[in-house]
Amino acid sequence: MPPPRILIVTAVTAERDAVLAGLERGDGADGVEVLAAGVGPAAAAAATATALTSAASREVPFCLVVSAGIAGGFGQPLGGAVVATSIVAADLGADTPDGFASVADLGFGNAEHRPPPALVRAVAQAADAAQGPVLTVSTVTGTDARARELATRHPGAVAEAMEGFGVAEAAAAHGVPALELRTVSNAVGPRDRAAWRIPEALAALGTGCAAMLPVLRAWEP
Ligand SMILES: O=C(O)c1cccc(C(=O)CC[C@H]2O[C@@H](n3cnc4c(=O)[nH]cnc43)[C@H](O)[C@@H]2O)c1
Repeated sequence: MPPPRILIVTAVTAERDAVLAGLERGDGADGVEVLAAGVGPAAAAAATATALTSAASREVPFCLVVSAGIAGGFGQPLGGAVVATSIVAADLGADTPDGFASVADLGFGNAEHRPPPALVRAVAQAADAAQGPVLTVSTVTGTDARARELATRHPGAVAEAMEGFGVAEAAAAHGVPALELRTVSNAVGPRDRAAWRIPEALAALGTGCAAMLPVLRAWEP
């Protein structure tokens, strides 16, 4: 039987190359496609949906989709890994005098996707990753006030990034489970681009994906 096919979606080519390099150092990338979809949830959703549709039409469907890349961490060490217990659309909704109302609060649909909990636990153990909600935002947080607002609204959040919810929406539309694995390049908070540790986070991303892959290959939904 051919190995289950897995789609890994990154935002930029540096992340894709880091994932591929990590997989090559590990068990190899057999049955895995790694895509650089662009930055933000819209680009991520469009590219993921296109890849899923194309694979299904060629009768080589994907059984699992992973949003992978670097991220801002909430209280996480730089270079550390996180796995999403929920993939949350953190700024999709409406501002109101009583605070933010999510699309779910507004009755317009889903504001989060929950990956299979047992798979999340197994991946977190294999990749030595923290677990918790990972927020998808369209604007990188740049102030303490915004960081506190997000952390208060999403207790236990471990990271914010810009693509997970788009990837998960596309996967859900195809009935395919989605995961999010991130490595921390910076702290969520006051903007300090000089403090971002992108090379370290990219190296950790490759290592994390290599550690995750055997778990995904062994997973039976
Ligand atoms: O420095 C900037 O002004 C800036 C504006 C938009 C995007 C960026 C990125 O470099 C983000 C690229 C990529 O990395 C993920 N990421 C990393 N850290 C964070 C964060 O603290 N908050 C949100 N996203 C983050 C994200 O998924 C992007 O794909 C820089």
